Order: sequence, then structure tokens, then C-alpha cells
Amino acid sequence: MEQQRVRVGIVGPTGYAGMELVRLLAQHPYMDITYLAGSGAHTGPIGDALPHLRRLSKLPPVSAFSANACAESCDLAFVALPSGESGSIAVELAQRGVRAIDLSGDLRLPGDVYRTWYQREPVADDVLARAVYGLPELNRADVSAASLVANPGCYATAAILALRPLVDWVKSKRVGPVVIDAKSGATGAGRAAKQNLQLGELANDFYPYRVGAHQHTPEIEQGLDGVFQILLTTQLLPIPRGIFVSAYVSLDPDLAADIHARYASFYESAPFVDVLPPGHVPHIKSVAGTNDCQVSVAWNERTGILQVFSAIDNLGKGAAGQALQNANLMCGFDETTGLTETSLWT
Ligand SMILES: NC(=O)C1=CN([C@@H]2O[C@H](COP(=O)(O)OP(=O)(O)OC[C@H]3O[C@@H](n4cnc5c(N)ncnc54)[C@H](OP(=O)(O)O)[C@@H]3O)[C@@H](O)[C@H]2O)C=CC1
Ligand SMILES: CC(=O)N[C@@H](CCC(=O)OP(=O)(O)O)C(=O)O
Repeated sequence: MEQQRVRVGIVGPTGYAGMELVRLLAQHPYMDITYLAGSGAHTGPIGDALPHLRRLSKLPPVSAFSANACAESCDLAFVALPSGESGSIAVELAQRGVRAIDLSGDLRLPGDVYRTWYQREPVADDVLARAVYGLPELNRADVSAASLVANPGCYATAAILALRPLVDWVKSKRVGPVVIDAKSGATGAGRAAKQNLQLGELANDFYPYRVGAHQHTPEIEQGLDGVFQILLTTQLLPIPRGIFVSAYVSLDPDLAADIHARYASFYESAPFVDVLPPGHVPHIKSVAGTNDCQVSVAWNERTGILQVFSAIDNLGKGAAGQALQNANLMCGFDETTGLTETSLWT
């Protein structure tokens, strides 16, 4: 039977996450890009704003966003605007019958938690309640039935996937705070010009930022069912893309005994999570340009601490790739459709 085609829109195609969506969706076998829109700062052929997309000459021109035009031309829309702008547009589209995936932080947290960590007003609670948190490895069935999805944050994705297999197991035990040391490439900060992202500032340097106040802290705790209190350090790496998480968990030695086998079994049916063989560690280069998450575990008997490492591409599994994985599920396609690229190793 022929697969029904889906008309998709991208709001924010000139941003880093949006342009990665264009690249992925242009090759999708069952989805057609029928709408591209932004703030109005760039209009016309996408190749004029983004030279690497010039060959995609059949795409619709970029226009200034209009909810009416989007609703008329799309069955599903990806909204990839800055937090504070994005969520309300995704909600409006969903209310008009367009399945919507919001890539920002606007719909991921309860309103009061959002207000504290993002320091701005959330959308209404009843609307937030409709948004499904789009991490398919946790809630594939809910995503498949959703019309409004909150795509997870990049650090949150890497950290939750690293630690989630421990949740059910440690529930009955008292576990101390989990330390998460997380690093991101510069595209994680978006494309708008900022002084700290200029080459002269970023090159040959490495430092933590938003210490004790990073907005992904509550998202990670929520994704781990509140079982762990976490201490998160986020750091900017002088590379364009990639996230690397090192997490440290004090663990009962009984639980640590067959840790690798437990991780492998937890992710057995998750096509994008690769639990590496003992002795191997993830590499950012291994996941560049993919929707993969590499995970490895190492039990340190001397200290009683479990080290868990994970790596993703912040624009792949951390944003656009994951959004497409969610869209595939919402449309009834295999979740890997259009996402089977092997790493660029770059
Ligand atoms: N970059 C990453 O690794 C990740 C990003 N995210 C989230 O995804 C979202 C997009 O991120 P990213 O691509 O990095 O951001 P960018 O800053 O690179 O791009 C933002 C886009 O939003 C558009 N835009 C801004 N304001 C408006 C508006 N009022 N109406 C319509 N369009 C508007 C811009 O369009 P124009 O050029 O026309 O002004 C631009 O295309 C953010 O919420 C971010 O937090 C989540 C996970 C990872
Ligand atoms: C390197 C860098 O700056 N990364 C961004 C993460 C972007 C993101 O996922 O933020 P939202 O929760 O708003 O979607 C940051 O730390 O804020």
C-alpha cells in the first residue's frame, strides 16, 4: 500500500535547528516541505539565506510567519524559534488542527517551574497539560498519539538517556545527588550574534556557564521521575556541534554487578541508543550529523562510583533529529525513517 504523504512546515528554518530540519526533511521519503517561515528578516529562496541549501531549489520560499498560511499548507509543523516565542506559536497551530512539535523549552515543564528557571511567563496550564514530552525512548506510545509535542532540550536528552536505565532500580534505595558534567558545541547557543560566540572569544578556551542556574536542571530531574537530585555543570566547547555528558552516581555495589548488561537490555529496542561494549567510550565525532546517542558505563569499584558517558549531536538527537523521530511516530511511520545517516566523523 502506498504511504500517505505528509505536508510539513518549518517555522524558523534560518536558525541552526531549523536548517538541520530542512536538510533532513528534504530527503524524507514520505514528507514534503510545503511551508517555510521566520520573523520576516529573511524572505525568498532558502538558498539565498543559506548557501548550503541552494540545491534544494524546489522548496517553497521563506515568508514571514502567518498562522493562517501555515495551517492551510501543512499537516504538521516544526516550530524552532527562541524560547518565549516558540511555544505559543506551536500551541496556536495545534489548536488549528496542525500537529505541532515545539523545539524550544516553552512546553517542557510545569508552568511554575518554567517561570522560575526561564524567568518568563509560561503558557496556560491547561495547554501545557496537552503537550507530550517528546523523548521516544521514555514514552513512545504517548508521542505516537500526540498532536502537540515538546521536543526535549539538548543537554537534557543526553543526560536523561545516560541515567534513565538506573531509575527503576534505584527507586527503593537512597541515592545521593548525581553529578552531571555536560559540554556543548557552539551551535547549541543559536545563530544570533553574541560576543561570547565570536571566534576570538571561543577559540582556545573552555569554561562553565550559568553555574547552578541552567534551565535544563529541572527538565533532567523530571525526565528521571524525580528519583535523583542532580548537580549540573554546563560548559561551552570551542567546536561547532556535539554534546558530551559525564555523569557520576554513587551506587550500591550489588546494583553495579551487571551494569553493562542492564543498560544494553534497557535500550534493546531503542534504535538510536547505542550502548557501547565495555571498555569503549562515546565520541562526539561518532554521532556528528546523526540522530544517535552513544552511551557507555564504567563501574569504579575503588570509589563506589558509576561513571556514565553519553554523546549526541545537539542538532541531531538534541534538536532536529529527535523532532523528526517524534514526527515519524506521530505520523505512524517507522521512527528511523529519514534518520539512518552514518556519522560524518568530523
Ligand atoms: N541549537 C540547538 O542545539 C538547540 C536548540 N533548541 C531550541 O530550538 C529553538 C531554535 O534554536 P536555534 O535554531 O538554535 O535558534 P536560532 O537562534 O539559531 O534560530 C532562531 C530562528 O527563529 C527565527 N525567529 C526568531 N524570532 C522569531 C519570530 N518572532 N517569529 C518567527 N521567527 C522568528 C529566526 O528567524 P529569522 O532569521 O527570520 O529572524 C531563526 O530562524 C530554540 O528554542 C532553542 O532553545 C533545542 C535544542 C538544541
Ligand atoms: C551552548 C548553549 O548555549 N546551549 C543552550 C541550550 C539550548 C537549549 O536547548 O535551550 P532551551 O531549553 O531554551 O531549548 C543553553 O545552554 O541555553
